[in-house]
Amino acid sequence: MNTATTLTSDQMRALEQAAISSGDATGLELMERAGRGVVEAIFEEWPELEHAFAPEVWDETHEVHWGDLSIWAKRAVVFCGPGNNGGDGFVVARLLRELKWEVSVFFYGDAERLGPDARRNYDLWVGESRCYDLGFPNLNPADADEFLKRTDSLTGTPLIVDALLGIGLSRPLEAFQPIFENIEHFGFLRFGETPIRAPRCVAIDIPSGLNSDTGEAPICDPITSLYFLAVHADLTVTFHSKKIGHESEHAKVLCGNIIVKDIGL
Ligand SMILES: NC(=O)C1=CN([C@@H]2O[C@H](COP(=O)(O)OP(=O)(O)OC[C@H]3O[C@@H](n4cnc5c(N)ncnc54)[C@H](O)[C@@H]3O)[C@@H](O)[C@H]2O)[C@H](O)CC1
Ligand SMILES: [K+]
Repeated sequence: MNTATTLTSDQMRALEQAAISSGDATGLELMERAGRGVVEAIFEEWPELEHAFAPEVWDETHEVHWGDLSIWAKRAVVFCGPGNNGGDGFVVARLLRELKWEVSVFFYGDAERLGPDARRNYDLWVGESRCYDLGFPNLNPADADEFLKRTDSLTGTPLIVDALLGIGLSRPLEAFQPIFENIEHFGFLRFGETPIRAPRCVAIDIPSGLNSDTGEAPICDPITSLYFLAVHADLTVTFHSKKIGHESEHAKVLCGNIIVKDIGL
């Protein structure tokens, strides 16, 4: 793992390609390692989540322990996008499912156009669990009520995983503003005037909407509740080395804590 320097997205892709071409690893192995690294980092950052209630226990009690926001059900919402960042998200969803978490996956993409690694992980997910369709490329949540139910309910869902876009972001995510606003307001419980960030948002590789080469994210129209047209994460888990975009002024607002995970490159 090279934590000293920061890489461009092209340099990162070249490293991944070299590892795959040399036979050191397959793309699928790299994706699995990335997903495992994200789950490891989640429990390193928030050890209390390992002791959250099983969802059925939570539902029976369903008292919101306002005094202790660390008591939550093992519930996660994962947003998966159209590329390999989304593929990482399907790995994370599957690993949390294996740990008996209740995971809701919202997919922004076309399964028929996924690369082989992401498609394999998409298939492993839908083989046993539902995947809610957000509509692609224009957002039109086919399961809109499901989406609102899972993203509006503040109690019991401690974890949001942003696997929409990684180093492949190539243009601003205008269509996503309503989703980002939902993630942002989803994340706050209000105690009087004190907004307390309740669920934790973890971005895979880089917060979606933040450009990994320029470190820029578009600034929203001032009347919206969002400042940047990007996911506002509490934790970002990136791989092998930080990218240039992790060190910018916008990144300081959007990334939260940054953990670098080795994927054997
Ligand atoms: N085996 C591997 O390659 C590994 C990759 N890792 C993860 O992969 C991503 C990079 O994946 P890539 O497919 O190149 O890019 P993205 O997933 O970030 O997205 C590309 C996808 O999205 C479309 N797109 C770009 N901008 C927009 C936009 N504004 N609106 C809509 N759609 C957009 C674009 O056309 C592509 O289809 C990397 O970040 C890692 O998370 C693993 O970590 C290691 C193994
Ligand atoms: K992301």
